[in-house]
Amino acid sequence: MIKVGVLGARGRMGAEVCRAVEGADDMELVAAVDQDDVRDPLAAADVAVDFTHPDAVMDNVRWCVEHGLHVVVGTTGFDASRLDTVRSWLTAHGKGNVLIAPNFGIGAVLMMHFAQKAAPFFESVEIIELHHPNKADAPSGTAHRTAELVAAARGEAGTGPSPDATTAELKGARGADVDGVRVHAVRLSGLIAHQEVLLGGHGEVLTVRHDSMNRESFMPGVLLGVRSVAGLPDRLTVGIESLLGL
Ligand SMILES: NC(=O)c1ccc[n+]([C@@H]2O[C@H](COP(=O)([O-])OP(=O)(O)OC[C@H]3O[C@@H](n4cnc5c(N)ncnc54)[C@H](O)[C@@H]3O)[C@@H](O)[C@H]2O)c1
Ligand SMILES: O=C(O)C1=N[C@H](C(=O)O)CCC1
Repeated sequence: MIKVGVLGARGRMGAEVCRAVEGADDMELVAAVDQDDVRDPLAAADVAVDFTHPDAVMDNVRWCVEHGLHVVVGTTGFDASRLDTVRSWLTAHGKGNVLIAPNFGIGAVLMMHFAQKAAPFFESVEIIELHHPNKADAPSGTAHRTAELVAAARGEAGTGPSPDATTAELKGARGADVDGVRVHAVRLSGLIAHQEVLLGGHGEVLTVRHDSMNRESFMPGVLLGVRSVAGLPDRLTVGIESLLGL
Protein backbone atom coordinates (compact mmCIF):
# COMPACT_ATOMS: atom_id res chain seq x y z
CA MET A 1 0.00 0.00 0.00
CA ILE A 2 1.47 3.39 -1.03
CA LYS A 3 0.82 6.09 1.59
CA VAL A 4 0.14 9.39 -0.22
CA GLY A 5 0.04 12.98 1.00
CA VAL A 6 -1.35 15.81 -1.13
CA LEU A 7 -0.24 19.45 -1.08
CA GLY A 8 -2.83 21.82 -2.54
CA ALA A 9 -5.55 19.40 -1.48
CA ARG A 10 -8.36 21.96 -1.61
CA GLY A 11 -7.42 23.18 -5.10
CA ARG A 12 -8.80 22.23 -8.50
CA MET A 13 -6.15 19.60 -9.13
CA GLY A 14 -5.36 18.66 -5.54
CA ALA A 15 -8.96 17.77 -4.81
CA GLU A 16 -8.98 15.59 -7.94
CA VAL A 17 -5.80 13.87 -6.79
CA CYS A 18 -7.33 13.15 -3.37
CA ARG A 19 -10.31 11.53 -5.06
CA ALA A 20 -8.07 9.48 -7.37
CA VAL A 21 -5.86 8.27 -4.52
CA GLU A 22 -8.88 7.33 -2.41
CA GLY A 23 -10.20 5.36 -5.37
CA ALA A 24 -6.94 3.45 -5.92
CA ASP A 25 -6.76 -0.05 -4.37
CA ASP A 26 -2.99 0.22 -3.83
CA MET A 27 -2.95 3.65 -2.21
CA GLU A 28 -3.95 5.28 1.07
CA LEU A 29 -4.47 9.02 1.47
CA VAL A 30 -2.68 9.83 4.73
CA ALA A 31 -2.45 13.62 4.45
CA ALA A 32 -4.33 16.36 2.62
CA VAL A 33 -2.87 19.79 3.30
CA ASP A 34 -3.42 23.19 1.79
CA GLN A 35 -2.23 26.77 2.29
CA ASP A 36 -1.53 27.72 5.94
CA ASP A 37 -1.94 24.10 7.06
CA VAL A 38 0.95 22.48 8.95
CA ARG A 39 2.84 20.02 6.77
CA ASP A 40 3.67 17.57 9.58
CA PRO A 41 0.96 15.01 8.59
CA LEU A 42 2.86 14.57 5.32
CA ALA A 43 5.67 12.85 7.23
CA ALA A 44 3.46 9.73 7.40
CA ALA A 45 3.46 9.48 3.59
CA ASP A 46 5.70 7.50 1.27
CA VAL A 47 4.90 9.86 -1.62
CA ALA A 48 3.84 13.52 -1.55
CA VAL A 49 1.99 15.06 -4.49
CA ASP A 50 2.18 18.83 -5.04
CA PHE A 51 -0.37 20.76 -7.04
CA THR A 52 -0.06 24.20 -5.45
CA HIS A 53 1.37 27.38 -7.00
CA PRO A 54 4.64 28.32 -8.68
CA ASP A 55 5.40 30.60 -5.73
CA ALA A 56 4.81 27.85 -3.18
CA VAL A 57 6.11 24.67 -4.75
CA MET A 58 9.83 25.10 -4.13
CA ASP A 59 9.47 25.36 -0.35
CA ASN A 60 7.14 22.36 -0.39
CA VAL A 61 9.58 20.25 -2.41
CA ARG A 62 12.44 21.29 -0.12
CA TRP A 63 10.40 20.26 2.96
CA CYS A 64 9.48 16.91 1.43
CA VAL A 65 13.06 16.11 0.35
CA GLU A 66 14.35 17.06 3.81
CA HIS A 67 11.81 14.62 5.28
CA GLY A 68 12.90 11.80 2.97
CA LEU A 69 9.68 11.65 0.96
CA HIS A 70 9.34 10.85 -2.72
CA VAL A 71 7.65 13.79 -4.43
CA VAL A 72 5.44 13.92 -7.50
CA VAL A 73 5.17 17.54 -8.64
CA GLY A 74 2.50 18.77 -11.01
CA THR A 75 2.84 22.43 -10.12
CA THR A 76 4.36 24.40 -12.99
CA GLY A 77 6.95 27.18 -13.06
CA PHE A 78 10.13 25.13 -13.18
CA ASP A 79 13.09 26.51 -15.12
CA ALA A 80 16.66 25.21 -15.33
CA SER A 81 17.68 27.15 -12.22
CA ARG A 82 14.89 25.67 -10.12
CA LEU A 83 15.74 22.17 -11.35
CA ASP A 84 19.36 22.68 -10.35
CA THR A 85 18.21 23.80 -6.90
CA VAL A 86 16.12 20.64 -6.51
CA ARG A 87 19.14 18.56 -7.57
CA SER A 88 21.22 20.25 -4.86
CA TRP A 89 18.62 19.34 -2.22
CA LEU A 90 18.60 15.74 -3.40
CA THR A 91 22.39 15.58 -3.24
CA ALA A 92 22.26 16.82 0.34
CA HIS A 93 19.61 14.30 1.36
CA GLY A 94 20.06 10.62 0.51
CA LYS A 95 16.42 9.50 0.48
CA GLY A 96 13.55 10.24 -1.90
CA ASN A 97 13.14 10.84 -5.61
CA VAL A 98 11.43 13.78 -7.30
CA LEU A 99 9.27 13.54 -10.42
CA ILE A 100 8.29 16.87 -11.96
CA ALA A 101 5.90 16.94 -14.91
CA PRO A 102 4.17 20.03 -16.36
CA ASN A 103 1.51 17.75 -17.76
CA PHE A 104 0.42 14.32 -16.56
CA GLY A 105 -2.14 13.96 -19.33
CA ILE A 106 -1.22 10.98 -21.50
CA GLY A 107 -2.49 12.67 -24.65
CA ALA A 108 -0.67 15.88 -23.83
CA VAL A 109 2.60 14.01 -23.35
CA LEU A 110 2.08 12.34 -26.72
CA MET A 111 1.34 15.76 -28.26
CA MET A 112 4.68 17.05 -26.99
CA HIS A 113 6.41 13.93 -28.27
CA PHE A 114 4.83 14.17 -31.72
CA ALA A 115 5.70 17.88 -31.95
CA GLN A 116 9.31 17.14 -30.99
CA LYS A 117 9.56 14.49 -33.72
CA ALA A 118 7.93 16.66 -36.41
CA ALA A 119 9.65 19.97 -35.63
CA PRO A 120 12.88 19.46 -37.63
CA PHE A 121 10.88 18.85 -40.81
CA PHE A 122 9.13 22.25 -40.91
CA GLU A 123 10.37 25.75 -41.58
CA SER A 124 8.12 27.31 -38.94
CA VAL A 125 6.83 26.15 -35.54
CA GLU A 126 4.64 28.15 -33.14
CA ILE A 127 2.58 27.13 -30.11
CA ILE A 128 -0.84 28.30 -28.97
CA GLU A 129 -1.91 27.27 -25.47
CA LEU A 130 -5.43 27.91 -24.23
CA HIS A 131 -6.52 27.63 -20.58
CA HIS A 132 -9.19 28.63 -18.06
CA PRO A 133 -8.93 32.24 -16.83
CA ASN A 134 -8.06 31.18 -13.26
CA LYS A 135 -4.59 30.01 -14.28
CA ALA A 136 -1.80 31.87 -12.50
CA ASP A 137 1.08 31.39 -14.91
CA ALA A 138 1.65 32.09 -18.59
CA PRO A 139 2.69 30.53 -20.78
CA SER A 140 1.71 27.15 -19.43
CA GLY A 141 4.35 24.75 -18.25
CA THR A 142 3.28 22.40 -21.02
CA ALA A 143 3.81 25.03 -23.70
CA HIS A 144 7.13 26.04 -22.18
CA ARG A 145 8.36 22.43 -22.16
CA THR A 146 6.99 21.80 -25.66
CA ALA A 147 8.92 24.81 -26.94
CA GLU A 148 12.10 23.61 -25.23
CA LEU A 149 11.74 20.12 -26.75
CA VAL A 150 10.94 21.56 -30.20
CA ALA A 151 13.89 23.97 -30.07
CA ALA A 152 16.28 21.24 -28.96
CA ALA A 153 15.14 18.90 -31.74
CA ARG A 154 15.50 21.65 -34.34
CA GLY A 155 18.92 22.59 -32.97
CA GLU A 156 20.14 18.99 -33.16
CA ALA A 157 18.87 18.72 -36.74
CA GLY A 158 20.42 22.03 -37.78
CA THR A 159 17.00 23.49 -38.62
CA GLY A 160 17.27 27.25 -38.86
CA PRO A 161 15.07 29.77 -37.05
CA SER A 162 11.46 30.17 -38.13
CA PRO A 163 11.25 33.01 -40.72
CA ASP A 164 9.78 36.23 -39.32
CA ALA A 165 9.92 39.59 -41.03
CA THR A 166 8.43 41.47 -38.07
CA THR A 167 10.09 44.85 -37.60
CA ALA A 168 7.21 46.81 -36.11
CA GLU A 169 5.44 45.02 -33.24
CA LEU A 170 2.82 46.07 -30.71
CA LYS A 171 4.34 44.71 -27.48
CA GLY A 172 3.28 41.12 -26.97
CA ALA A 173 1.81 40.63 -30.42
CA ARG A 174 4.27 37.90 -31.39
CA GLY A 175 3.86 36.08 -28.08
CA ALA A 176 6.61 34.85 -25.75
CA ASP A 177 9.95 33.69 -27.12
CA VAL A 178 10.99 30.34 -25.60
CA ASP A 179 14.32 29.23 -27.04
CA GLY A 180 13.36 30.85 -30.36
CA VAL A 181 9.88 29.29 -30.46
CA ARG A 182 6.94 31.70 -30.25
CA VAL A 183 4.34 30.76 -27.62
CA HIS A 184 0.89 32.39 -27.44
CA ALA A 185 -1.35 32.11 -24.38
CA VAL A 186 -5.15 32.39 -24.45
CA ARG A 187 -7.18 32.66 -21.21
CA LEU A 188 -10.88 32.05 -21.79
CA SER A 189 -13.89 31.14 -19.66
CA GLY A 190 -15.27 27.75 -20.60
CA LEU A 191 -11.85 26.20 -21.22
CA ILE A 192 -9.82 23.72 -19.17
CA ALA A 193 -6.44 23.05 -20.87
CA HIS A 194 -5.71 22.96 -24.58
CA GLN A 195 -2.70 23.32 -26.85
CA GLU A 196 -1.96 23.47 -30.54
CA VAL A 197 1.47 23.11 -32.07
CA LEU A 198 1.48 24.65 -35.56
CA LEU A 199 4.18 23.39 -37.92
CA GLY A 200 4.38 25.23 -41.24
CA GLY A 201 6.18 24.20 -44.41
CA HIS A 202 6.00 24.81 -48.12
CA GLY A 203 2.32 24.58 -49.00
CA GLU A 204 1.32 22.71 -45.86
CA VAL A 205 0.61 23.09 -42.15
CA LEU A 206 0.65 20.25 -39.63
CA THR A 207 -1.38 20.95 -36.48
CA VAL A 208 -0.90 18.79 -33.42
CA ARG A 209 -3.66 19.56 -30.89
CA HIS A 210 -4.60 18.20 -27.49
CA ASP A 211 -7.66 19.04 -25.40
CA SER A 212 -8.07 18.28 -21.70
CA MET A 213 -11.85 18.18 -21.23
CA ASN A 214 -11.71 17.73 -17.44
CA ARG A 215 -9.14 17.43 -14.66
CA GLU A 216 -9.86 13.75 -14.11
CA SER A 217 -8.00 13.19 -17.39
CA PHE A 218 -4.71 13.98 -15.66
CA MET A 219 -5.19 11.33 -12.98
CA PRO A 220 -3.97 8.20 -14.79
CA GLY A 221 -0.64 9.96 -15.29
CA VAL A 222 -0.54 11.21 -11.70
CA LEU A 223 -1.24 7.74 -10.30
CA LEU A 224 1.40 6.30 -12.66
CA GLY A 225 3.83 8.83 -11.24
CA VAL A 226 2.96 7.92 -7.65
CA ARG A 227 3.44 4.22 -8.41
CA SER A 228 6.71 4.80 -10.31
CA VAL A 229 8.58 7.56 -8.44
CA ALA A 230 10.24 5.30 -5.87
CA GLY A 231 11.76 3.09 -8.55
CA LEU A 232 12.97 5.74 -10.98
CA PRO A 233 16.64 5.43 -11.99
CA ASP A 234 17.41 9.10 -11.33
CA ARG A 235 16.87 11.14 -8.19
CA LEU A 236 15.19 13.86 -10.32
CA THR A 237 13.04 13.03 -13.36
CA VAL A 238 11.40 15.69 -15.53
CA GLY A 239 8.33 14.58 -17.50
CA ILE A 240 6.62 11.20 -17.64
CA GLU A 241 7.82 10.30 -21.14
CA SER A 242 10.16 7.65 -19.75
CA LEU A 243 7.32 6.15 -17.70
CA LEU A 244 5.41 5.70 -20.95
CA GLY A 245 8.35 4.16 -22.76
CA LEU A 246 8.77 7.13 -25.11
N1 LIG B 1 1.15 18.78 -14.30
C1 LIG B 1 -0.13 18.75 -14.68
O1 LIG B 1 -0.62 17.79 -15.32
C2 LIG B 1 -1.02 19.91 -14.28
C3 LIG B 1 -2.38 19.90 -14.57
C4 LIG B 1 -3.18 20.98 -14.10
C5 LIG B 1 -2.59 22.00 -13.37
N2 LIG B 1 -1.24 21.97 -13.14
C6 LIG B 1 -0.56 22.98 -12.33
O2 LIG B 1 -0.89 22.73 -10.98
C7 LIG B 1 -0.88 23.95 -10.24
C8 LIG B 1 -2.19 24.09 -9.49
O3 LIG B 1 -3.23 24.23 -10.42
P1 LIG B 1 -4.75 24.30 -9.87
O4 LIG B 1 -5.61 24.63 -11.05
O5 LIG B 1 -5.04 23.11 -9.06
O6 LIG B 1 -4.66 25.59 -8.92
P2 LIG B 1 -5.61 25.95 -7.68
O7 LIG B 1 -5.34 27.39 -7.38
O8 LIG B 1 -6.99 25.50 -7.94
O9 LIG B 1 -5.04 25.03 -6.50
C9 LIG B 1 -3.85 25.32 -5.84
C10 LIG B 1 -4.05 24.98 -4.36
O10 LIG B 1 -2.82 25.09 -3.69
C11 LIG B 1 -3.04 25.75 -2.46
N3 LIG B 1 -1.77 26.30 -1.97
C12 LIG B 1 -1.21 27.49 -2.28
N4 LIG B 1 -0.04 27.64 -1.63
C13 LIG B 1 0.12 26.50 -0.89
C14 LIG B 1 1.13 26.02 -0.02
N5 LIG B 1 2.21 26.78 0.26
N6 LIG B 1 0.99 24.80 0.53
C15 LIG B 1 -0.10 24.05 0.28
N7 LIG B 1 -1.10 24.43 -0.55
C16 LIG B 1 -0.97 25.65 -1.12
C17 LIG B 1 -4.10 26.77 -2.74
O11 LIG B 1 -4.74 27.23 -1.56
C18 LIG B 1 -5.02 25.96 -3.66
O12 LIG B 1 -5.99 25.26 -2.92
C19 LIG B 1 -0.57 25.05 -11.25
O13 LIG B 1 0.81 25.31 -11.24
C20 LIG B 1 -0.94 24.40 -12.58
O14 LIG B 1 -0.22 24.93 -13.68
C21 LIG B 1 -0.45 20.96 -13.59
O1 LIG C 1 -4.89 24.19 -15.46
C1 LIG C 1 -3.66 24.41 -15.44
O2 LIG C 1 -3.11 25.35 -14.79
C2 LIG C 1 -2.75 23.52 -16.21
N1 LIG C 1 -1.48 23.65 -16.03
C3 LIG C 1 -0.47 22.84 -16.62
C4 LIG C 1 0.46 23.70 -17.44
O3 LIG C 1 0.72 24.87 -16.99
O4 LIG C 1 0.96 23.21 -18.47
C5 LIG C 1 -1.04 21.65 -17.38
C6 LIG C 1 -2.26 21.95 -18.08
C7 LIG C 1 -3.33 22.51 -17.15
